[in-house]
Amino acid sequence: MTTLNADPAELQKFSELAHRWWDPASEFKPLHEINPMRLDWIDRTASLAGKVVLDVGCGGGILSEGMASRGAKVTGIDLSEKALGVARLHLYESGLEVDYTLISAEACAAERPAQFDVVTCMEMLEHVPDPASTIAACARLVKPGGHVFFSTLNRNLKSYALAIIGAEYLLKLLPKGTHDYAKFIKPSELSRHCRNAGLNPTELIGMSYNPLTKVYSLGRDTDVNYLIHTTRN
Ligand SMILES: C[S@@+](CC[C@H](N)C(=O)[O-])C[C@H]1O[C@@H](n2cnc3c(N)ncnc32)[C@H](O)[C@@H]1O
Repeated sequence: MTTLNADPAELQKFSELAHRWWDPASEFKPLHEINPMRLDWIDRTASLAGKVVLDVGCGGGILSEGMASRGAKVTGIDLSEKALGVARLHLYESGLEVDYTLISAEACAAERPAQFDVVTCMEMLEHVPDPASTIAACARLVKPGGHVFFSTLNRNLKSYALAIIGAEYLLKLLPKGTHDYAKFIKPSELSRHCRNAGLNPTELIGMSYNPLTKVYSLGRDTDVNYLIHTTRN
């Protein structure tokens, strides 16, 4: 029997907050604020209209719904039943269609290998015990030539200072304990896991927050938050 690549404490954390997922002033404010930007980037890169897309670690469905609104046929998977419940309920409000399923990336890859044109796995790798296993599952899920996108947090003094001390303690953008520094992943490590899984990293892009203007932007600074686009061999 294989063990589930999940940390129950992490899932519990997201489940407890799940009812506030769609409140743009809640703990999920940063996800609401970065969503239009990351959605545009994914759409520009992978042309979402008509694509079959899997959103791994979809939570309450902020990105899943965004991709569905661009014309993609989206499946969202997560291991928090509560987050998926909120995601399903929100479809009544948005009128969009997304198939939400409680399953791990690894189990989904065993059931539906090479079935997706695009796989997204955003802000999730830093919450799992074995990110390489999640990355390998994403690689199995995507069709040859398809696109896989990841976003996560870099690991260095600056990311510790900004993502934990700054965001959780000083600016209070996120609840204390949201992130565990030891689970942050350097772009070089993420790229290596991707290549080992048969994914070619093609673009690495940074995402920064300006505390004065309170605006997020994409750019060259990958020191804290970053996104990576890969294609399947
Ligand atoms: C910060 S939220 C990101 C949600 C969404 N990807 C986004 O960017 O809008 C992290 C999500 O990962 C999920 N998660 C954590 N560990 C997981 C695992 N092992 N398998 C699937 N989902 C997991 C949590 O339940 C939560 O919904």
